[in-house]
Amino acid sequence: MIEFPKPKVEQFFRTYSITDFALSGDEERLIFSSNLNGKVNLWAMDLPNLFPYLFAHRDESVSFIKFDPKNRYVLAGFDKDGDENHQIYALPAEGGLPEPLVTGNPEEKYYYAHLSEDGNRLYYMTSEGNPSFLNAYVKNLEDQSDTLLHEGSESTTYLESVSENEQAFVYTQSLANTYVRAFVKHGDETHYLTPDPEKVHVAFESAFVNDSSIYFLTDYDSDFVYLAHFDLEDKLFSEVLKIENESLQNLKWNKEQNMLYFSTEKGVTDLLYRFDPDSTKLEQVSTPVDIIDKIQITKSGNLYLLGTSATKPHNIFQWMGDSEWKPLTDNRVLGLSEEDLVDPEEVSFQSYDGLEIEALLFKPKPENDNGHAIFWPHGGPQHAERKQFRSMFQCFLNRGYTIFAPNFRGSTGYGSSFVKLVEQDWGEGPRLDCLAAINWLFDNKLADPEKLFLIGGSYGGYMALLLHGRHPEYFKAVVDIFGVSNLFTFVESVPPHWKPIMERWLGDPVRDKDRFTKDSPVTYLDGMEKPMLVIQGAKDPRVVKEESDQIVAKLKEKGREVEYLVLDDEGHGFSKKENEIKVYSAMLDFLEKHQV
Ligand SMILES: CC(=O)N[C@@H](C)C(=O)N[C@@H](C)C(=O)O
Repeated sequence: MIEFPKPKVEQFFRTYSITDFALSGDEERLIFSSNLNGKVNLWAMDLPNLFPYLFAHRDESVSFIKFDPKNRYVLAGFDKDGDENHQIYALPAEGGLPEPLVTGNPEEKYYYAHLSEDGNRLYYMTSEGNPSFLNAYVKNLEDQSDTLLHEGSESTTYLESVSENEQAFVYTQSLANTYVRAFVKHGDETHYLTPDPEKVHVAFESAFVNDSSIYFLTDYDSDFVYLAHFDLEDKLFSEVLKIENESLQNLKWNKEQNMLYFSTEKGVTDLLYRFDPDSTKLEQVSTPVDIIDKIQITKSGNLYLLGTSATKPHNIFQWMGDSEWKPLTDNRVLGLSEEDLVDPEEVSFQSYDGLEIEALLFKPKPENDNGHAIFWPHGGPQHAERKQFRSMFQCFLNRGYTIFAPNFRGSTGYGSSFVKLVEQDWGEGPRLDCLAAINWLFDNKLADPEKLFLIGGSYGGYMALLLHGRHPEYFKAVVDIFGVSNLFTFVESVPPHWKPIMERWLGDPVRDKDRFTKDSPVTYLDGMEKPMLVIQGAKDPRVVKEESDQIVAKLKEKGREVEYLVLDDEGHGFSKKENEIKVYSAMLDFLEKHQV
């Protein structure tokens, strides 16, 4: 019979992403954002028909999708080449070309916050006039007038939820990723949702169940995020539901069923629950994926979910009660089944100070194993490597590389005190966790000390640079994807709305000069003796191009072997298929070249 070759690299990259979705109120139309035609656009399906058609064409990343409750229009947010300056556009009900609705200076941001029940008033936040703290406005869509609702102060302020009568508003103020306080404004009155706003905690994802009753998520006086309640009439805060060692997220209220839905983050996976606040009955809902990105509950009580697993690319599923989850999309890896892909093992090891660290270990199939391993510190740093699909990982695995991804201190999913361990300590504790991880790999014969590569993106790129500079003996070659190279320049160049969190997150460049010097990769240029590939999006607003430019220039001055790949139309990630293919192919070639 006809013989076919082994899967080619191209097949792994011909997997498309689905980044967001929304269902119309009547559940007749599903719109989702995807790079199905190579760049991100909006696609739609008129259910139960599952063949997608192009709904809106803009070729740019999408920040939100929202249906008018009366199906007269659709709203969506787009940025430009990954610059994260999201602006709000409107589309006719039948789709077409997005028309600017809340846009202005291309350097400004306009974030969607809420749409009134009648679809006539749009609430949004903007950096215009208040770049660090943001202002909240309401736009009357009938006469297009804008009214200022709230001027952000003290720290970055987001409008989170609006009561049904549009008289009460919940805002969050971010002082750090681990310090977000929420307050409700009602007329002239303002009340924090938690008892002591000066205590470090997070409070977010609020939902009004009536005009004075607010459910929200918080870790106030707790290591994990739980469900809490604030009563606007008697100004009372109460704890409602805690789940041991799980942090709640994605809170949604379904008025018709009187039911709260949420997912929880537990280490490297997510779980889904529904909770009846009256009977306090909690029910776990099994899901077809390990990672839940978004849920939407419709008036009829049907549940829609966007999610992924290590061997399943992003797909959208429908759950109509007791029956099975029905996949609405069939996003796959070209010509490969789940069995051809690798599910990671969850392992743990003790770090230098006894702290338990969880990690994902991806082993290539024995017939593919090339004896080399890749060490992958994740980005964030207050994020985690979880069981999500990464075409890059599956491609490396198919080429025979083992991949090890530790959730070093500072990672999410293990409680708030673990997340805080990276604050004002970017380069010591997490770096020593990475070293402990590498030694554990060697001790357990999971990697060969002569055959280890180092790859990381963003904070992971920073860690790759730092490990390279300080411990070059461990690695054959290093790939840095938009990594921070110099903490002094990074702290000055982050987007204005990040400025309020920099002190707690990273520290102060004057007060902490010695630590910034010690923890900046540029301090260790002498050590960076192994071949390097540096990849950078020119429009990256988070880790700006100057971070990569300076390390590349300094290494070149020293005559080191550095390849530099700049993507002119990308930001902090690769949203365009051809760019993704270019980047991952360059990485594969680089690794192959340095195997010997
Ligand atoms: C403010 C914050 O935590 N931002 C992160 C999501 C982020 O983008 N961090 C960069 C540095 C990264 O590592 O991805």
